[in-house]
Amino acid sequence: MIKIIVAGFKGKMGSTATKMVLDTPGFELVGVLDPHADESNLNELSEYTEDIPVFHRKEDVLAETSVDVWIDFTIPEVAYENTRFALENSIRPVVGTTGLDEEDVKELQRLADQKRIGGLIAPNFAIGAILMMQFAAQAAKYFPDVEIIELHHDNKLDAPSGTAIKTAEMIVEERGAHQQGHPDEKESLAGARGADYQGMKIHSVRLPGLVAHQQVQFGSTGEGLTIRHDSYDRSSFMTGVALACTKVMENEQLVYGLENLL
Ligand SMILES: NC(=O)C1=CN([C@@H]2O[C@H](COP(=O)(O)OP(=O)(O)OC[C@H]3O[C@@H](n4cnc5c(N)ncnc54)[C@H](OP(=O)(O)O)[C@@H]3O)[C@@H](O)[C@H]2O)C=CC1
Ligand SMILES: O=C(O)C1=N[C@H](C(=O)O)C[C@H](O)C1
Repeated sequence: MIKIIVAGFKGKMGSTATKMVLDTPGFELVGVLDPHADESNLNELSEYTEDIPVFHRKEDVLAETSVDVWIDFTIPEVAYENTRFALENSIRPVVGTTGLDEEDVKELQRLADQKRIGGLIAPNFAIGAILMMQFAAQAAKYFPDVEIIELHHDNKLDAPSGTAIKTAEMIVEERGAHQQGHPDEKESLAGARGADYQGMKIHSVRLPGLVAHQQVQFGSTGEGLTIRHDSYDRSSFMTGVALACTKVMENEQLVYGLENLL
């Protein structure tokens, strides 16, 4: 049995992950964490019958039980400290929380190397999103002019999305930095052209009704190519989360991107 804790269990992703862990043979949910939760047991919530402790401080996780995997769907401000804590205590992190910067990821990877603990930081767990990023990187070899439009629900805290940043990084690996648009273009309204990543523009849309969507739009002489992925439901991420919980048990590195475990 792989013993798992879910941090952020009351959130949209954390609650979906909690149910996935409870429903997956070979996984054992040994606790859930949220410092603001009123409950001390999961079964105090109407949607659960299982007797699972609710932790309010991450340190209590260690005192009460042994844990193999730490699933994290919290908020950008706490994900770094949570992941560090997991690694320091030989718990394998599976982090979906976005908003960690490049230096945070590198720092955590160094710590994982020292501790020889495997784990994953994945901006997106949906298999279709991984393919979208890989197809986009492939297309960028032939279509260097590209803009990313990511569209999310209006409760999202970070912009641009972790997926958009990862997509841009993968595109730049293929095509390098590249000036796009007119060299003398001017914004008459600040932000009109979006964020800039090595010459590539990233646009973030936030609207009620959306879940998680991204369009990678390429343009070239007389033709265009659009690669789009849509998560209509948060269940789209769960195959990837479940796979990661199993795979991190076998590796000794903290990898960035689910594609590294597929
Ligand atoms: N990698 C992927 O595939 C995906 C990643 N995400 C990312 O996952 C993260 C969560 O998204 P989502 O579920 O929509 O957000 P929610 O706001 O619904 O959930 C976040 C939860 O984290 C809780 N929380 C806050 N601080 C702590 C803490 N110190 N310890 C434990 N829990 C804490 C919050 O509780 P409270 O409200 O009580 O403060 C809240 O319940 C985001 O960063 C998002 O970008 C989302 C979808 C897919
Ligand atoms: O906040 C979300 O909802 C999502 N966040 C991740 C991101 O920032 O890329 C993954 C997915 O897009 C949903």
